[in-house]
Amino acid sequence: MFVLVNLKTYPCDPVEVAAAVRDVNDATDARLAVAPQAAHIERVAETGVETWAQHVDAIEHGSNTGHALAESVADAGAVGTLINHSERRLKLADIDGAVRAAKRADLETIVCANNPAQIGAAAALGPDAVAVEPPALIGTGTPVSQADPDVVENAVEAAANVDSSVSVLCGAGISTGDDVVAAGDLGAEGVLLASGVAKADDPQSALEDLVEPL
Ligand SMILES: O=C(CO)COP(=O)(O)O
Repeated sequence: MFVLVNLKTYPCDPVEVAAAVRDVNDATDARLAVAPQAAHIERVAETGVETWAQHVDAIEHGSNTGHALAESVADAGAVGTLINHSERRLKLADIDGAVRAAKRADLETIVCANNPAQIGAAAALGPDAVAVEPPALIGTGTPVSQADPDVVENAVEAAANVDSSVSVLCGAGISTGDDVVAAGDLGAEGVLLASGVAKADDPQSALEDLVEPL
């Protein structure tokens, strides 16, 4: 399973969490990575952890004030990027452009979507993976894999109907190893999670618990 820890803009120490993700990754068969804010990518990547961006824009070098250029994110040390997270929604044309920009910079891509219908559309854009995250469950501690298993199964089916090479992840409310196992049982190849680690008093022990059954 792939476990991607999204730090959002939580007030955690990104380097401390990154070091914990790195250490737990080294002690498990699961693949762990972290997605810090853009301003923290370089410091996080220096820990040696697999580092992802939370967003890139559908732009090239040029006059794009305030945008996130895929090449700059990659230069800072990211190896992949989320696109269209529920908290950073894009228009369809911009999702398409962001996937192309990320590919141009050799970044792995996960396009997020709210529901299985959107997952099908996202898979058609040719990302490496898609992630279904029902917004109503994000940050609640109620895991999508247990509260709404149909949404995960239907997302897996929707992506497979469009392009069977696109992996499916799920996220929202995931905080325990049982939640991750349940996601895998529903056909997800990984999970996105945030508050369960970024808001934990002890992120390292939260991560250890999370990967323990994997
Ligand atoms: O949005 C998420 C990951 O990208 C999920 O957030 P929570 O794990 O806090 O529900």
